[in-house]
Amino acid sequence: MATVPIPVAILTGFLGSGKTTLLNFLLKDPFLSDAAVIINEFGDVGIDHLLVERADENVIEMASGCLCCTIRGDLIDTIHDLLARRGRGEIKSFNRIVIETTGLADPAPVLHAVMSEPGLLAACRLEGVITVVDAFNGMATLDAHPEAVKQVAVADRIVLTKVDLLVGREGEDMLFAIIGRLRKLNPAARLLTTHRNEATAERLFTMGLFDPKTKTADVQTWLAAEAYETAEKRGRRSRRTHSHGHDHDHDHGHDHHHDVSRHDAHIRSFSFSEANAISPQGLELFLELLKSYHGANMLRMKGIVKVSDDPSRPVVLHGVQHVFHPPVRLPAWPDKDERTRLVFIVKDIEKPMIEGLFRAFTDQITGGADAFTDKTLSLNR
Ligand SMILES: Nc1nc2c(ncn2[C@@H]2O[C@H](COP(=O)(O)OP(=O)(O)OP(=O)(O)O)[C@@H](O)[C@H]2O)c(=O)[nH]1
Repeated sequence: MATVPIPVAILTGFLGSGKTTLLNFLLKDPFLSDAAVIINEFGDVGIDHLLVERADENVIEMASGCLCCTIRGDLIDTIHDLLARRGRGEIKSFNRIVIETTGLADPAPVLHAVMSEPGLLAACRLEGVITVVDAFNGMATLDAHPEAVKQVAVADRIVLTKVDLLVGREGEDMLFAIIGRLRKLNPAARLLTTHRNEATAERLFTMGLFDPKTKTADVQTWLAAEAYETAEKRGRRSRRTHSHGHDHDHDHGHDHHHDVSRHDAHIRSFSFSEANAISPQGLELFLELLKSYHGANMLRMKGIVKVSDDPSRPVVLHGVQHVFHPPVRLPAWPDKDERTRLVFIVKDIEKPMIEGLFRAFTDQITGGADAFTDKTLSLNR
């Protein structure tokens, strides 16, 4: 019997940004009534010493309904265990897993666990990343902590908390400044605030490739390629303005470049499209080169690719650093645009390098490889 993979969402955000507050709010929503929750935190103690002292303490909580349990072990063991107990009917069945990461965590290893652990691949698929940002302290946090920048860069959804603390003209300026900065770091992530309960479970958790309402691939929303294009244009305009001797990037009058820290300056986002198909071997090689040369600096990559062995059934790619979700073959192109579209958020990598690498393969139509068999592409069916 074919099993439907369970979507796994990662809730991340810096220490004290408001993850638990948001989670408590979200778990009251019937949309998440059948969610299992893994809370990976170190407790309400001081910041600096706790990671080392209590790094092996994982509190795992099934917060939906009445069940509550604490299990030791790493994330993979925990998910395996949850799935096994669900299979045996020992716990209330769940249709989604939400993992709240610790505030200091680099989210990449958590994503990798879900995306590449062989034992989990058949059972789970990464739904996406929700990153919580404190609107009041966010600027300072992003300035001081590269992990916080990375949390924003890998997000599919960004939730701004503590907007209620931003009052008056100064508060408004702070809000515009943080929004401008988040948009620059990650132009495609949908940005919601907890103010007036805007960040509902449904808005946050419908971020995967497949639209749960229509059950079809919602690639346009998922890729949000046009957001990258707009950001690129804005970046080019800004660089031109700077080269003419002005010292501000006036994006709606609020995006002042002195707000941007040295961490952000290394992060860029871009997209490109290509009408020619790539051969299966070419794609495989492109991904290998991408992983081995740029893996650590490729924060997030998504794409829909025309492959020459079956150009009418595109392949969906999804990567975080050097780890890629197994490619998924769609039954058909989800919209009229039948070109390869790739989007990237990277650190210290220039667009021409990646684009040139990809285009180097698009002329090679050799075909015949079985790199993307139905077995490896069956994940999201
Ligand atoms: N004013 C205000 N306070 C908030 C809001 N969201 C969270 N807080 C407060 O911020 C503090 C930290 O919130 P938590 O939800 O514990 O944050 P967290 O990200 O889970 O924190 P860690 O687990 O330590 O990483 C608490 O005192 C919350 O009450 C908000 O929107 N407005």
